[in-house]
Amino acid sequence: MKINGTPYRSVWVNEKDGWSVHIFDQTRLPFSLDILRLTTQQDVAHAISTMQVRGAPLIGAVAAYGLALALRQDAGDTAMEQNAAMLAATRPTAINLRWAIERMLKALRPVAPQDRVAAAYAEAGRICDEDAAQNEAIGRHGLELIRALAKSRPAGTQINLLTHCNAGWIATVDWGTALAPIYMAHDEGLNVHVWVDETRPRNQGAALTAWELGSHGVPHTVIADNAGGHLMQHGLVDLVIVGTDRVTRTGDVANKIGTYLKALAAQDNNVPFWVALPSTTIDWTVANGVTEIPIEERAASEITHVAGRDANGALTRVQITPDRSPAANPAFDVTPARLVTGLITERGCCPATEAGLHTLFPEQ
Ligand SMILES: CSC[C@H]1O[C@H](OP(=O)(O)O)[C@H](O)[C@@H]1O
Repeated sequence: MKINGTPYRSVWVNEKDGWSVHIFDQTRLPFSLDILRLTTQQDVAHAISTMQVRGAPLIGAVAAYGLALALRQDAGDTAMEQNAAMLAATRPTAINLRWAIERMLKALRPVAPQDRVAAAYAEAGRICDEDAAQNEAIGRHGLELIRALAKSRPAGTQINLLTHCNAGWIATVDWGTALAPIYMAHDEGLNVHVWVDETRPRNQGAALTAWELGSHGVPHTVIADNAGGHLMQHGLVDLVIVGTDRVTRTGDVANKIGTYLKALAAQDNNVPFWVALPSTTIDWTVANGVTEIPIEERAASEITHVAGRDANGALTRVQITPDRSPAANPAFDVTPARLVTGLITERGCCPATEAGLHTLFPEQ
């Protein structure tokens, strides 16, 4: 997507040296657009675990380059397996991370060590190109849902969407998943407006989704996470579209904490609740998301403190809880398939069911 007219992806190989990897430091957005240069697998692991880079498809793509960086140091079998395991362990919930590492290993194990670095950069590049193309396709399929809503209303009526967390282009290699249909609807002139859940505790919605939509000129309003149900009760939400970090073969959806509550409110108010995902986010080995998907527990400090810009323009963190109050920080929850209207994938839309997924992915 474009930033001030310049096209960017969320990860790219440094064009000057041909091997280091560039990402945006998402912990400094929306107030500062900082490009980080990653030169080792440790840099990549740190960027993923501290969420300088985040978003299910993107952490997979960046981890793929992390393995390429590791191979520059040691392309032997033992080191490759150890570094792959280290990168895969940086975050537990998004299946894309494990998928990308397993895909890289499958491609690299048959390759002679002396040829592995070049092969790794090529495979990581393919992962990135495929993600961008899949997300653009998700955009086209999700656009049909928004077009259908627009046709069901008087011409020009505002279509109000709600999204949770950030599943935009900065959470993927390009285009995004939940936001891709919204960008396309806006670009073709549909009157869309987005309610943006702030998404405590790290505020990916307030900081990243609002930044993305504002940069693209998409009308939006940031709201407290707890406001969505009220807006739905008053008919102010026509459609919910969220991203996901892992979907089971039965359609259960792991996503940022708070998604489940939004899905409950949507069902109670008959608001369509759609989940956008590339097939790299489907975990075909898991049936019951609530009992089988590992939920990342992050630091209590993400609850007790909040990041932002102070009156002097400096980025800072302030404490918002008493010194001695404990905090718990599950970073994801699982929305059962029964609460999901449907899934938007690169191959089209389907019900959130095993049969629905198999109509689109019969090879699985
Ligand atoms: C397009 S996947 C985005 C997905 O990933 C986010 O998690 P995090 O910010 O912790 O990486 C969130 O669950 C989004 O829906």
